[in-house]
Amino acid sequence: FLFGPTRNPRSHTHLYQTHHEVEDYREGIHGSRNTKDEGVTEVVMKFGGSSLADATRVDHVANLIKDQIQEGYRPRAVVCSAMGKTTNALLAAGDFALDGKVCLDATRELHMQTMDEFKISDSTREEVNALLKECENMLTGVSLIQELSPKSLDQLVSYGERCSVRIMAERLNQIGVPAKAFDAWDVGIVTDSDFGDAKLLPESSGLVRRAFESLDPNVVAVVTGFIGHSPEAKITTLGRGGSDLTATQIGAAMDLDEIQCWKDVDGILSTDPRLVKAAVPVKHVTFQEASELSYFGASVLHPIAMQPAMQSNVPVRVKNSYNPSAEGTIISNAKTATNLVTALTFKRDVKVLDIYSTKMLGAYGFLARVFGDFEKHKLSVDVLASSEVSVSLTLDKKQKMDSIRELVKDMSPYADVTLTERRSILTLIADVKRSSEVLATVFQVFAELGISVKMMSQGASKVNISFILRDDQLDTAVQELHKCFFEGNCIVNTVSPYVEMMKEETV
Ligand SMILES: Nc1ncnc2c1ncn2[C@@H]1O[C@H](COP(=O)(O)OP(=O)(O)O)[C@@H](O)[C@H]1O
Ligand SMILES: N[C@@H](CC(=O)OP(=O)(O)O)C(=O)O
Repeated sequence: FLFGPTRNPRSHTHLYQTHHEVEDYREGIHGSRNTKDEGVTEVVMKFGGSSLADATRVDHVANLIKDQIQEGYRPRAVVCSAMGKTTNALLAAGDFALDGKVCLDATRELHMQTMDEFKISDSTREEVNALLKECENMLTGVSLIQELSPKSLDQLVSYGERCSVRIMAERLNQIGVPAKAFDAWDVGIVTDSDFGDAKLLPESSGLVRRAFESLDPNVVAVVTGFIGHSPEAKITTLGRGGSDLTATQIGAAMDLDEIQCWKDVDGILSTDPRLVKAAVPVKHVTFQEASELSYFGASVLHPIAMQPAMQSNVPVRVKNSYNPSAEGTIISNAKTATNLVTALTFKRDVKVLDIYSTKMLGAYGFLARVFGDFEKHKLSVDVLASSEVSVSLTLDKKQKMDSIRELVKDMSPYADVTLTERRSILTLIADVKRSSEVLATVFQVFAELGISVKMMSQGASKVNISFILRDDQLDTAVQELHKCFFEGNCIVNTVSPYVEMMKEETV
């Protein structure tokens, strides 16, 4: 009973439910993969702040890593985010410093308590103390010069991850797992200089590979997520939630067998569990579906994180560190889902711009001018629908209002523009080949609820259908559609085969 590259059957009993699935997985994903060491599954494991809330959780994660090793996995890297809500606390400390108050108490206390609990060695304690002291000095500097640039902000938040990896590496060593802490730049993570939202440079892949070649594969490299170095060796961050991207970059660069992102939920769920308690885990999604889910609002994964994994075809598994025996979600190139809808996602508080051409421009001349102006103001669009003489599009809350005003001014010689606020994007991740079935249900539900759709769009990716609604109607729309597509309890009579199937199963 041999499973893939791992010879320990126990290791996969909770990962794959059936033999058939194992075969799919091997054929679809591992078929052409070179296994580096017969009998070992090489992985990168990523743990977010939700998995590292306090000493108890750090200890739990360290033991989970040890268990995984005993089950036949070899974690070449463990990528850690900052503990708990440390990144938010550091951002708040930065704001306080601008108001003249320097306070790092909550962050210091969390790390001190954790180190006390583990009776951390003097050398690690000194290292973490030195980092926290440096952070505090920085806050004093901010309070004095009353300035906190995006560059300084990235350095400020970096202390969270730099502290957490040192504590995690020591805890692993204490429980008998050889480990060493690394700052991301020491294992080749280099980015551009777009502070706050830096992009990985293509040379990162080669640098990561080379860095790991010189490391002992039996010593776990505990690496800071989220942060990197710009070409001038300044600290950058990859955007909120960026540790997922660090993990996929490492896994892809080293062509590992699997990238594991450990969270506080049983995988990618059918929708945000904070809005729908009945949200259920989705067993499998494609890279493209996972990317669209994140772009359109699901905070479970960083929007760009799928790119390295997709390019290298390394599967990503989303698992629950609070419930490791749950199967989780596998993200790969292989499409196996049969549900009409894979998941529902949403983005609140978006603006809609309706742009009508006032000049006799051909469609291409009009669109070229519109997009030229968006580029000029660095405004990024989410959803778009157009005709020969008009285009409607959405801008999320990250887009700056000043830039939007300037854009509207620049367009005034050739277009009338209306701006509507307080709208939401509701996106269905679904196979658009079956869009008639999906749309039939959606529009019946919306008609029943009195919800009017301001705009809709079917993405070129062929996996998403988006609707623009009023903000105040979003929650009900998501809850009712979830009932139809996942709970077999729709407020309208639908022709959905999925609902029919659910009914039959209940009988
Ligand atoms: N479709 C979804 N599936 C799973 N989780 C989701 C989804 N949409 C939103 N979430 C939220 O994402 C959270 C996990 O992401 P995050 O807090 O960033 O994890 P971590 O810090 O461990 O990386 C969950 O606790 C859940 O509330
Ligand atoms: N600590 C960073 C990076 C990160 O990825 O965090 P998490 O994995 O907890 O979402 C943040 O809070 O954005």
